Amino acid sequence: MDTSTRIKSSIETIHLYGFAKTLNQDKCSLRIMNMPTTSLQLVWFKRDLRLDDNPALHDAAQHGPVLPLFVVEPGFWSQPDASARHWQFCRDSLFDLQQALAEQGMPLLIGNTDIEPTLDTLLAFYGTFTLWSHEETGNDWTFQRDIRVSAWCRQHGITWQEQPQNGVVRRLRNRDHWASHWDRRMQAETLPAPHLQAPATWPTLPPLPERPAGTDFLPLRQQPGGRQAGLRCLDSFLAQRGRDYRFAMSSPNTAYAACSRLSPHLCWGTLSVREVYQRALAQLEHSTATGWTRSLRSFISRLYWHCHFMQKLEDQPALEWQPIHPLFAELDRHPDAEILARWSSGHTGWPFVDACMRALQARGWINFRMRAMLTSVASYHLWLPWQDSGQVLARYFIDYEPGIHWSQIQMQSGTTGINAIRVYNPLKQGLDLDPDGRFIRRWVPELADAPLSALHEPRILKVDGYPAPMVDLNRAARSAKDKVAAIHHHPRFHELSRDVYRQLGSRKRASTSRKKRRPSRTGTANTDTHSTQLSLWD
Ligand SMILES: Cc1cc2nc3c(=O)[nH]c(=O)nc-3n(C[C@H](O)[C@H](O)[C@H](O)COP(=O)(O)OP(=O)(O)OC[C@H]3O[C@@H](n4cnc5c(N)ncnc54)[C@H](O)[C@@H]3O)c2cc1C
Repeated sequence: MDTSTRIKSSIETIHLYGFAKTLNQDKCSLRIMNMPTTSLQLVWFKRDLRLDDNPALHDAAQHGPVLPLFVVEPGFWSQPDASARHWQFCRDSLFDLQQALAEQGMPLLIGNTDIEPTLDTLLAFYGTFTLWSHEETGNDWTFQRDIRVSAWCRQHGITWQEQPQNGVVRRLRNRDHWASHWDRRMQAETLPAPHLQAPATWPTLPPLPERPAGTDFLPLRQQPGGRQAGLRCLDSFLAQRGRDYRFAMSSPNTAYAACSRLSPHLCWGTLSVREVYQRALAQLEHSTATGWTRSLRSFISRLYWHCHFMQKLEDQPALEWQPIHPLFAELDRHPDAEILARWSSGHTGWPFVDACMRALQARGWINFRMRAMLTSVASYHLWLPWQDSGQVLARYFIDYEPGIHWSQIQMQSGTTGINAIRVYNPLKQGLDLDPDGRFIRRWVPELADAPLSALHEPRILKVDGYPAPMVDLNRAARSAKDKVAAIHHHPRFHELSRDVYRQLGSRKRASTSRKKRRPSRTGTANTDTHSTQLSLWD
């Protein structure tokens, strides 16, 4: 809904309730509370753990008393891609949301079973309600669950209102006009936290659990969750940390501070993409320092990518397990538990790879370039199935976002058919990004006293307790490239690639201006080196 329609609909709602538009908020709330015919608006929070700029909550509040609900679904949390670090972030965010709601005298109902029994309980209690949520682009589990919820709603005569919450467009025909949809959504006004009215009564449900039922998750303190933490993160990035973002994002020595670190907040919706975009754009419009301008432009294009990649999963849910380009199903990558275990525990014998993996394990985050390198090593040099390595990384990343994750994993594993093949040489990456070996020594303590030259040349590195390289890098890379190239020479390769591009390929870069831009003819005209990379990638 655009802003004018939203305002119109809220005025209609007020008229429907028989209020004069000039009534102040408190009187208005009082009238809503006393209206016996107003039915309950059940707001099911999923990946939108905030009150501000939350279209589902905002619109629900226009229709009557609101009951906020979050369900800690055991089935979801026992999926192989779920982990304690995701739960910790989610739990922090729920506490924060609970507090924000409490300030308005509102509860946050927590369900600890699957959603359908929770809905059954609420239906028995209230007789009827309208269900509100955002449109979720999640993994296959949430996709199937939403299909079931939709059937449940039909069976019980319940209306389920799902609202978009980012740039992802549901039931999109093709990608041709997607960028202008994105611009429109991002440039619409953000919505204030609504004034909420609780129902007269609600059922007692258990408090927020220590851990989801059926899991053995232990608390793992890493990046804190919650909207307040998200706002602090955004403020510090825009005030200071982001100045050198464009140049400092590539090395793990600098990226932890220079990248925004907003990804888990966008993933759990403690901040909306639109509010982050608008804050960055406002800063860009007032910024004259060249460093800042370039950094902010790069950052804004990544917010566009966020939705661009999620849109791929929205349009092709099977990409979580099936190669995007069907011919890559023929590659003979096979599972190997021992190789996977050495890669995922940081014992490959390539110091820079091991340092990145161990840093990721400890912190729950690593920068884009290193994610790409870790994936490239697993998929090319170690020839592991991308589904296996992708699942390990999904559990390690606090910011695991299925749409971005699986699209990126496939891209870095060469299975999309529309992106240039990039086989990272981890020794060169180490030399370029950690020339003095600081990062390696920090995260691979066995190598603290090893000579610098050996840190970047594992063939001459001999340290007790540290393994020799798992394979010969050059030979493994060559073999992998040959196998991928053979698929590229298949007679149907280009025809099938065109289909992939039509459905999933990017047409245009992100707008960094409030003015409407004409779509570029080539769709890739961007001077930002990282964005140029994206034009290859997507
Ligand atoms: C193999 C692989 C897996 C990845 N898995 C995830 C994932 O599960 N969740 C996730 O959020 N990102 C993922 N990324 C993308 C990217 O690495 C992270 O978004 C980024 O590192 C998050 O840090 P930040 O918030 O500081 O990002 P910033 O650089 O500050 O960017 C701001 C925001 O833009 C978005 N963004 C940035 N880079 C990308 C990108 N390349 N593609 C799509 N969106 C982007 C993110 O939402 C990010 O929070 C993956 C990348 C690779 C190569």
